[in-house]
Amino acid sequence: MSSEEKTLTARNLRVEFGLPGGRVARAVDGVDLDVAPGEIVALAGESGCGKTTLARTLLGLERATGGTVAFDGVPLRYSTRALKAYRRQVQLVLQDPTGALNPRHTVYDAVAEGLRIHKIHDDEPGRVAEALSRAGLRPPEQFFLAYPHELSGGQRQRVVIAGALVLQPSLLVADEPVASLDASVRGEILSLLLRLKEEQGLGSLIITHDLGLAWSIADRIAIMYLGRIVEQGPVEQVLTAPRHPYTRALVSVLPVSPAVKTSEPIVLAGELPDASRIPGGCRFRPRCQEVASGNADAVLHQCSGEDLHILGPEAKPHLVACHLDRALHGDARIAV
Ligand SMILES: Nc1ncnc2c1ncn2[C@@H]1O[C@H](COP(=O)(O)OP(=O)(O)OP(=O)(O)O)[C@@H](O)[C@H]1O
Repeated sequence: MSSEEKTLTARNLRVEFGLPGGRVARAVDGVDLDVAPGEIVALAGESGCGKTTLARTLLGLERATGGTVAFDGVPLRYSTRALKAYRRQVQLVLQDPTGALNPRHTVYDAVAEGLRIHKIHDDEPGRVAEALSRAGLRPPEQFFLAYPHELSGGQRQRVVIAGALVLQPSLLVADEPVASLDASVRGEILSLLLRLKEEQGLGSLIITHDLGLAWSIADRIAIMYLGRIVEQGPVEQVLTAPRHPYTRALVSVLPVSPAVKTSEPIVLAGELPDASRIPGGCRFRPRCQEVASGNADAVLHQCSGEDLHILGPEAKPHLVACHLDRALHGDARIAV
């Protein structure tokens, strides 16, 4: 299989929103990302950093202002027909299963909806049963006539996942897939996503602000800050030896940190700036603990004057967009 086959790719992706008064919010501001079949990539970062806008753009729900989204090597086209065909391959799983399910539709109808939209009429009951079964609702026929309110939160999320699986997609894009669930069922849904990957080669992009979740499920992680990915690589590498000051701060406040604790929790100064007021130079500089402590003095002129470079999409290396890190390590890439 070539590296492009069934891979979702973003290259120099940009999404801007016009705001009143002529200002422009640069919600996604130069992102390269790949999600290949059979891998789980976590996209993490604090609220407002652009995760949802990036995911919506990857699904064709939002139009890119610049750059490209491609699947299987083919750039995304936005005609209704092209998008419909694309969404058979790349399916969205939303955060809140209660909102995603129509309370008046049975489980059978909820799962069959995708088949009907795509005019797949052969063996509808068999396909619905198989999707429910793959999503862990067994025996599937027992769930056919149930309504969402008769199910637990975890079962409802499984119905939503079955609704995605029924079209036999290559990839799922899941926006905070367990955020609305009780802690007790989160693990079950994450295990389901892992099983779908391991047994059926289904890839996923999982959007989360929860690094613990990323740790337990993802192969790779991309850390996003103010519209751009600032660090990415194998999840174990990034979370046990974070190199970008922003990632180090996020990891330092995890209740159970995968990293060897070498410092006190790092509290970042200030709030995430508005996407319409992205600071010049390194966009993280105003909050950077290395700048504040004077550790970055030798590269401060770069931090103040040079934008972060866009990290490449390579799957293997651990990549970091930080002038100080580059000065210390010589390159953004560390082979792993
Ligand atoms: N339709 C829009 N119009 C104007 N600005 C927008 C729009 N959508 C998003 N933004 C801005 O783009 C930035 C990124 O928003 P986005 O929702 O993608 O972040 P997020 O990381 O997904 O946050 P959350 O985790 O809270 O959903 C924010 O500054 C937001 O205000």
